[in-house]
Amino acid sequence: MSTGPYSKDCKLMQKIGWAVRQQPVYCSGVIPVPDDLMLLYFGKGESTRRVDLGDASLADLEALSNACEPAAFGLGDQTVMDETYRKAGKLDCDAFATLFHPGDVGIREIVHNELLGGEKDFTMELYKLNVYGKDAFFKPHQDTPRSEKMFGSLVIVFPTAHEGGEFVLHEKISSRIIDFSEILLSSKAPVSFVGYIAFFSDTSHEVRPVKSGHRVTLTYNLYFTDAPEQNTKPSHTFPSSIQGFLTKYLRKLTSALGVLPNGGYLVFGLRHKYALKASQKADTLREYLKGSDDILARACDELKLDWAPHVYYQKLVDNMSFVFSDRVIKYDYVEDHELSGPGADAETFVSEWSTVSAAEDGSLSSTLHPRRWEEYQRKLYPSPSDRETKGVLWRSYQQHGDRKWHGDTVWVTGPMSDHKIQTHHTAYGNESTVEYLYGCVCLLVKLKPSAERGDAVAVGGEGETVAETSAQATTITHPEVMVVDAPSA
Ligand SMILES: O=C(O)CCC(=O)C(=O)O
Ligand SMILES: [Fe+2]
Repeated sequence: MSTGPYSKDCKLMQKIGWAVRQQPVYCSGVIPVPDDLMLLYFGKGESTRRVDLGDASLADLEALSNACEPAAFGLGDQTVMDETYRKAGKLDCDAFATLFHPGDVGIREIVHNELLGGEKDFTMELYKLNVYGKDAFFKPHQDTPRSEKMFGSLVIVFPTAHEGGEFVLHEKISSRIIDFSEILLSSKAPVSFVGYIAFFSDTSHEVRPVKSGHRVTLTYNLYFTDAPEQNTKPSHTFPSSIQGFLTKYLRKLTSALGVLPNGGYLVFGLRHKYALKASQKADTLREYLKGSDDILARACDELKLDWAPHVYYQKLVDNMSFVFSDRVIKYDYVEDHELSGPGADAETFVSEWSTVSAAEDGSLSSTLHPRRWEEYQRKLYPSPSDRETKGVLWRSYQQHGDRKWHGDTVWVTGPMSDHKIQTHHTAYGNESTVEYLYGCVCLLVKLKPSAERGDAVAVGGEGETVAETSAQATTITHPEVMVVDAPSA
C-alpha cells in the first residue's frame, strides 16, 4: 500500500470529513416545567376553555382536538391539504394562549450550547400548536425556512396520554427515533415534564402515526439574531472538541507540500441547506452558517485562512461544465454577447459565455462559447492561473481536452446536503419561464502555492482515537448535485 504524501493527505481529508459529521444536527431531552406554565387557553368568545396539559382529561383533549383546524403543509410555493401526507389538527397562534415559554425552563441554554456550540444568538418564535389524534401523522419533510435567518425548529411535546407518534429525524445514512410517550407519563415526580427536540430545519423529519390518545405539541421557529435577546445571560460557551480536530487537521492539510503545490482552492461541500435567492451573494451566508458548517468556518478563521462560501453549479449550461460562483446566478437570456473580460461578475460571465435559445415548446437549450472566451482570456492573461474571472471559478470538460480548472481545486468534503437553487430564466424577454439551476453551497479556501504558505507546521500529536481512524472516506471527486428543496426566489 502506498504510504506517499498523496495517501497521507487523503487520510487527513477523511479525518476532516469524519470530524464534520460528528457535530449533531439536533438535541433532545425532557425537562421539568412548573405547573402554571402547563395551562393552555383556547377557543373563541364564550367557549374559551382552559386545559392543564400536565394533567389533561380525555374530555379536555377531545375539546382541544375539536377546536383545531386540519393542518396543511407547504409544497413548493403552495400550501396544500393532503391527508395522505399530513394528518393532524392545528391551532394558529391567535387561537390559543399559554404561559409556557421554552426560554423560561432552560431550553434556550440547552439549544444554544448543544446545537450552536454557544456561539450565536437566536430567538424562538412560537409557530403553532398541533394535536395528533389516533392515526394522525406527518410524513418526512423539511421545514420551510421563513427567512434567511431561520436555522432551526423546536418541538415541545406535552405529557398527554398517547401511544405512537414517535418523532423521527432522518440523516443521510441513519435515523433517530425520539419517543416521549412513555417517559413523560411514567414520571413519578410531583412536577410535569415536557419533551423537546431542537434541530436544524433542513434535516428531514417525520411524526409517525399515533396509535391511541392525543399527542399535543408546540412548534417554534428558531432565528439567528444580530443582538442578544433581552434579559438573556450569555450562555457558557463550550470549547468544541470537533473544532479542535478540524483546526488540527486543516493545519496539517494546508501545510502539506503535496496539496495544491501551485496554489488553488480547497473545497468543502457544506452539510446544511441555506435559503438563497436569485443573485444573492453567497458571502451573505457567512453569518448564517449552521452546525458543522459554522464550526468549519471558525476553524478556518482560527487558522487565518482566506475562505468564502460559493455556489457550485454542475449543470450550469450542460452536464459537462463546472462552475463555482460567488453568488446565485441569475441566468437571463441576452441576445448580444459582449465580452466584458476579466473583472466581469458572475452573471455577466455566465450570460456571455453561453447562448440560450428557447424552442417552440418553451424548453431551453444552450450553446457554449468557451473557445471565444478562452481566446480572449489567453490574450490578456497568458498564464492559466491568472484566468480567473471575478467571483467565478470554472472548468469545461468538453473543449479541446481541456480538463483544467482555471484555478486548481481539491474537494475535501463532498456536498453532504442536496440543494436546489431556483433561478429565473427569461426567454425572449416577454415570456418568463422559471428554470432551475442545480447548485450546492461550498466553502472555498484559497491557498497560496505551498512554498509561500509559511511555516504552518502541524501542531498536536498523532494520538488519534480508534473512532477517528475507522472514519469513512468522504472525499468525492465530482459530487452529484441532487435536487430537494426550492427556496422561494
Ligand atoms: O408536531 C411535531 O412533532 C412536529 C411537527 C412538524 O414537523 C412541523 O410542524 O413541521
Ligand atoms: Fe416539521
